[in-house]
Amino acid sequence: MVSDINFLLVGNSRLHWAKYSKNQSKFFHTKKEQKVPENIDLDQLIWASVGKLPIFLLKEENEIKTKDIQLSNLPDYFGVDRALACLAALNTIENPLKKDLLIADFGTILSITKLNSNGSVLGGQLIPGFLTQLKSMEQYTQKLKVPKKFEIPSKDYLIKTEEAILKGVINSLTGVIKCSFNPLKDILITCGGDSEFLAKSLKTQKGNIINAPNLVMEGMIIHHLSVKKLA
Ligand SMILES: Nc1ncnc2c1ncn2[C@@H]1O[C@H](COP(=O)(O)OP(=O)(O)OP(=O)(O)O)[C@@H](O)[C@H]1O
Ligand SMILES: CC(C)(CO)[C@@H](O)C(=O)NCCC(=O)O
Repeated sequence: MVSDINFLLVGNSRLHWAKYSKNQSKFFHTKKEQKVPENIDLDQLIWASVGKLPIFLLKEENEIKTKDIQLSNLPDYFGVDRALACLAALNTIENPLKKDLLIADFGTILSITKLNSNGSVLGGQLIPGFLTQLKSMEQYTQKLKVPKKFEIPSKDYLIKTEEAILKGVINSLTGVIKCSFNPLKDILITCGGDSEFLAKSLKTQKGNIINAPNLVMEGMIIHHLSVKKLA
């Protein structure tokens, strides 16, 4: 039996951790500069990365790479986070009508990845994420600043600059989902750092939406356990 395994996904902005023990998983997140959390044995840590590696040393032999993930039509250059999210969705989402799975990972980048019910990757779209959009508006203009509070205005047209920025960015993220998601053909699964925050705005859209904030980490666990079983 496999027990007490720790997992790390190095994201673009943050570190995402999972502690797996006795069929139960706990998830938490830390900043890149933070030191290794307590009770994590780096020699045993299973990890994957899409971002700049942290300062502590990760063992090469414990890395999960995109090419290790058994899905058809998955290019090696796809981010391992996208591959793991696909694997988790395929293995955990009930799909009796054999719909396509549309995964929206609201992270530093909003990655949209679609796969069919046989696990064949169909492709996707990549969009700057919530904070990335806000920061770039500040960086490339004289007068726009990242808002201090993230309260989403209910009105469509806003007078205050901060509110207009927030509404525009939220609409760009929910709008791209609206363009891609056909509830008759797809199951939409949302994950990533902003998925819970955006869930309210997405709920007004028709169709069943499943929020699984830690989908990528679930994929790491599923992959690791299946490899162990085969060994
Ligand atoms: N405590 C937090 N610190 C930083 N970002 C947070 C926090 N909580 C939620 N977020 C949101 O998470 C988003 C980034 O998502 P996430 O942390 O999943 O990114 P990442 O995994 O580093 O990025 P990617 O998945 O694109 O590699 C930001 O847009 C931010 O609004
Ligand atoms: C798209 C991101 C940044 C999302 O985290 C990551 O999956 C990545 O760096 N991907 C590589 C390119 C690709 O997936 O096509």
